Amino acid sequence: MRYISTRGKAPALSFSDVLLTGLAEDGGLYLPETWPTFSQEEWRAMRGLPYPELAARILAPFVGNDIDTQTLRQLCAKAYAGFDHPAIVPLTQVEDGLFVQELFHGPTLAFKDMAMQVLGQLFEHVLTQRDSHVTIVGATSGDTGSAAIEACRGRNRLSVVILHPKGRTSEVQRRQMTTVLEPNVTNLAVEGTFDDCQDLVKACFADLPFRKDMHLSAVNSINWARIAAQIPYYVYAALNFGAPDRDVSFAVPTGNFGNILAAWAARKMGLPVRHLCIGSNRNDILTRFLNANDMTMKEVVPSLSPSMDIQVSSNFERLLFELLDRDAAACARIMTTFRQSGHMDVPEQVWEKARTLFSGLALDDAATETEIRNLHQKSNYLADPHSAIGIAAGRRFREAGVPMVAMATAHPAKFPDAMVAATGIHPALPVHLEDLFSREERYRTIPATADAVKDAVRSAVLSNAE
Ligand SMILES: Cc1ncc(COP(=O)(O)O)c(C=O)c1O
Ligand SMILES: N[C@@H](CCOP(=O)(O)O)C(=O)O
Repeated sequence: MRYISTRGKAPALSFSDVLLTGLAEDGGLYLPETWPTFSQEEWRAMRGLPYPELAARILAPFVGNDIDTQTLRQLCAKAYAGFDHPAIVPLTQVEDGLFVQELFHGPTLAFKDMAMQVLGQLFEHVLTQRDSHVTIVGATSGDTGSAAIEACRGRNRLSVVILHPKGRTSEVQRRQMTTVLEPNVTNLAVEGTFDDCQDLVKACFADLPFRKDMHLSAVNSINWARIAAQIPYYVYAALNFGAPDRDVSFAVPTGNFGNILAAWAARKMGLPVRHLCIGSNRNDILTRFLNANDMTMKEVVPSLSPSMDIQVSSNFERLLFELLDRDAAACARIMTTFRQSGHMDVPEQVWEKARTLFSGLALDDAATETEIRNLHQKSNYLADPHSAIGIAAGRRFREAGVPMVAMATAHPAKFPDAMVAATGIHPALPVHLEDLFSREERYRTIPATADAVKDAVRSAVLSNAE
């Protein structure tokens, strides 16, 4: 399998090279040159497979010849061995026709573990094969950071530098990152927003000599491997509801557009996905786009769902490229103008195409709190603020006869203040995180400048090499 850039000016790469490269050299995002598909018979044959086995089947065509099937199966088995639920992604019914798939049973209690644990295994495997080392530079609004750190900690072929927006994550989220003291881990608190952090990461990648010197790689969903590893749980849910012989819809709390893009990718592979529903918080650029073709950046407002406090949804570029029928020049033009003007001029026919499949619902903090409370009172289900937004979107757009599966993306214990305010319940952290608040923290605060990040990356790489 070869991968091409959404901006058309970077070399096509293999899966392993895309894994190690992250962002394409022309600033674009990698996508498969052609979409692999499964036949009806092949989907049916996957019903009932244990999750790790299913994940290996779905990933196999994306990985191509780079990793043999048996090794891929072993890597997936290792990736999910530490999850605390035998089903890995259990499904629960909360209302008539409305289901929740929990994606937070991994080590850091967020859906990021679903892909990041696989990436940790893939990096280790490919870097060992090549006898090589990479420096991961990542941005987080709260969850990617700890999941990446957890997947990479103590691996001597990886240095990991994570940028988080200072004071804009929950305290549990921050501590999950900053209390990991392994020498290959560096945490930077950036004086800015998540969008600033993401831009700084992209600026590091845009500096080609720096990128080469530091052997930069990415763990954000700009890295295709992240999206690929998020596809299997949509397949798992759909097969459980009778796919390919029955349609299913998904509702996803959305920020960087990675998770819902994986659902869309599953559909491209032939899974009968009827509808994709986006849940946003007050940072509602995607919902404004779907409702009124208004993709205009506004100031990022802190919310009860901090991991979705995002205005520049990186992965939208991948959808745009596809809806432009893979016209890379047009995609590059639209993206460049968006970054210059703060407004994305999406052609009317592209917007119309997007609206046939996607719908969006935005909830402010008060509505999020009400949703958490109602879910708890009426369905006895405790949803964190992100998941609650997804569930509300699912309820809004569910259709009779088509199961609507909302993705629960984080454990409620990651957001105790919001949970107490909505329900009076303070959800307990699992045993392995019980002492989180007494652990030593280590991080540095830096201004939101590319120079400050590059200096920090250089010193992280140097000290890791010592
Ligand atoms: C708990 C949680 N929910 C939802 C999201 C949004 O996911 P995405 O950025 O893939 O749209 C995130 C961040 O990625 C998150 O951490
Ligand atoms: N919500 C994310 C932001 C980064 O998104 P990613 O999927 O591109 O890694 C977070 O919690 O860090």
